[in-house]
Amino acid sequence: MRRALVTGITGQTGSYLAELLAAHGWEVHGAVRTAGETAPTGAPTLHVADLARPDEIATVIDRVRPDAVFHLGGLTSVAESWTDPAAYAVTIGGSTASILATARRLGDAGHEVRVVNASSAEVFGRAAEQPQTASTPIAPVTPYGAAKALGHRLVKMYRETGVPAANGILFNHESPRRPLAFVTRKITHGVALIAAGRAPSITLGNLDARRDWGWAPDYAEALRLAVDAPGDYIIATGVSHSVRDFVAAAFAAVGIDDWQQLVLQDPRFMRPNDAPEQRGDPAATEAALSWRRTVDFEGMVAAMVAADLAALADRA
Ligand SMILES: C[C@H]1O[C@H](OP(=O)(O)OP(=O)(O)OC[C@H]2O[C@@H](n3cnc4c(=O)[nH]c(N)nc43)[C@H](O)[C@@H]2O)[C@@H](O)[C@@H](O)C1=O
Repeated sequence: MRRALVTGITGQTGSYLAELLAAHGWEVHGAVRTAGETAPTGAPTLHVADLARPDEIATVIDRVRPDAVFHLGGLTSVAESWTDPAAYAVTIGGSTASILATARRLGDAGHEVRVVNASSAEVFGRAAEQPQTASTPIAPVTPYGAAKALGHRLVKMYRETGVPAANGILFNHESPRRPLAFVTRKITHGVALIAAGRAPSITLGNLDARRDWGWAPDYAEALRLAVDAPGDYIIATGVSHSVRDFVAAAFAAVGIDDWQQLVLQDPRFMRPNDAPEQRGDPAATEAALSWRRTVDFEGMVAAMVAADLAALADRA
């Protein structure tokens, strides 16, 4: 039985990945920031490691001696990274360095540790080329992107020196488990409240930004497959939509076509250097990992709205 250590196991994608790994026969361990966090299905053993103190995750790896570390933990908000860039640099860049150095040390001592790192579309910044591929220049324009770029480069250099490590370059990925701070869940939750007559409107920022939104469980599956094929993988759908398109699709799912007056805009939700479009080319990943997404944009929006409507009905 192979043993996995998943950082970020209580987050959206980490929880799906833990379930998938358990279903594929892995013994799953999770790293959590504080004691008392709840394990998702299939993760019997949790270990406390605050990624803001990168030595703590090294200690946990030494104790667990996993066959693979899936590194999904760390801070995740591009907007918030402008207010605390140092925390982003350390919890993302520092933790990745610590994991790779530990994997190398254990490997040198005869215990191979594979690493799959959650890199991000944000490493490409305001990319000059559409869509982005694994060869698109790394040119982040946000503190979050810069921190992810550090982790991304470290994975490449440790791989070149013998650590079996992969970057999953994750474009935006969504599900009913997405926290409300992200635009998709904010929209589907807001639309459900409006449909239930419990909120008058939704307030958003930049409606013109285009993102390549995929289904989080599909992306967890790509990370699982990457563990046995060290490399850099674009995990995306190849299709981008604007925030406005997402709003329209979410309202359409509850039968509201005339939504313009239900959506307000506030500069509070605008960000510096918001990339106008991020869109990934998944072709190389599909070929190398025999991976294919199973849910398209409309299916994803409909599933998220349905889950938010059901949660409201349960609470009513
Ligand atoms: C790849 C990347 O994906 C995610 O980061 P994100 O793209 O920043 O995600 P988001 O849902 O916060 O923003 C998407 C777009 O939507 C725009 N937008 C408009 N109005 C609001 C609004 O009201 N709230 C938010 N949050 N965004 C808004 C916002 O300006 C941006 O253009 C993380 O998983 C991250 O960890 C990661 O790696």
